[in-house]
Amino acid sequence: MAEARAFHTETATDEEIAAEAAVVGPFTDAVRALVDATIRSTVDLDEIRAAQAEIEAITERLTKEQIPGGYGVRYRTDGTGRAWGNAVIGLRNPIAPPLTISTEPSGRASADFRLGAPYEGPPGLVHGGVISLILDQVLGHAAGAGGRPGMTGTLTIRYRQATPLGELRAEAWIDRAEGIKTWAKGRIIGPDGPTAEAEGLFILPRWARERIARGESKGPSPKYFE
Ligand SMILES: CCCCCCCCCCCC(=O)SCCNC(=O)CCNC(=O)[C@H](O)C(C)(C)COP(=O)(O)OP(=O)(O)OC[C@H]1O[C@@H](n2cnc3c(N)ncnc32)[C@H](O)[C@@H]1OP(=O)(O)O
Repeated sequence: MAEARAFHTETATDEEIAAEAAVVGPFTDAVRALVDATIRSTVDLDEIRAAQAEIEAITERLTKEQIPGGYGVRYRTDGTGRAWGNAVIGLRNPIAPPLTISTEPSGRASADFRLGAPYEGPPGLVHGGVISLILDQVLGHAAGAGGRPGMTGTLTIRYRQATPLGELRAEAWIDRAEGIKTWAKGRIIGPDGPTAEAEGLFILPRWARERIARGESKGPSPKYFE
C-alpha cells in the first residue's frame, strides 16, 4: 500500500543526521529565498534570462542523483522520525514556510512562523488553501503528540477575518477521542487576533491498524512527527 511504503526505517546515526541537517537546512533556506526573489525581483528581463540559465544548470547538477518519488518519513527505533519532504515542516522542502512545531504529550501543538510573498492569495493576505494546509499539519501534530496519530478524514475551516502576510501563530489541541478517531481543534492567530479556526477528524488508517494487529508495529507513538 502506498501510504505504508512511504514510511521507511531509518539507518542513519544521530551524528550523520545532524551533519546532513547542518548542510541541507541552509541549502533549503537559500532555495526558499530564491522562490521569494522570483516573485519580488525587479531586475530587467536579460538578468532574468541569465539567472534562469544558472538555475537550470544547478537543477541539472542536483538531479544527477536522486531518489524516486517523495522523501517519505524515515522512522527510528525510538519512534522519532524525519519528515524532511513535508510541505509544512520539511527541512528539505523550500515550499514549506517552514514551521517548527512544539508539542505537549497532553495533545497540544503550537508554532510561531512567518508567511511571506510565496503564500499570498488576496493582495497582502494569506491564501485560504495555505491556511488550511498549515492547520491540517498543526492539528495532525496535536493528535500525534497525544499518542493518537492519524490521517485527516475531515477538516473544516472557519475563516473569521483575513490573515495578513507576516508573523503568525498556530495552535491546536485534541478536543475528544473515540477508538481510532481523534477530533482536534485549532486556530491561526494574526496581529489582530484569531483569523481562522479549524476542526479536524484524524483516523488511524486501516493499514496502520493491521500492522499493529500483526505485531509489526508497536502502535502509535507520541513522537510520530519528530
Ligand atoms: C499512522 C498515521 C500517520 C500519520 C502521518 C501524519 C502526517 C501528518 C500530515 C497532516 C495530515 C494529512 O495531511 S493526511 C493527508 C490527507 N488525508 C488523506 O489523504 C486521507 C485519505 N483517506 C484515507 O486514507 C482513509 O479514507 C482514512 C484513513 C481517512 C480512513 O480509511 P480506513 O482506515 O480504511 O477507514 P474505514 O476502516 O473504512 O473506517 C473507519 C471509521 O472511520 C470512518 N471514516 C472513514 N473515512 C472517513 C472520513 N473521511 N471522514 C469521516 N469518517 C471516516 C468510517 O465511517 C468508520 O467509522 P465507524 O463505522 O468505525 O464509526
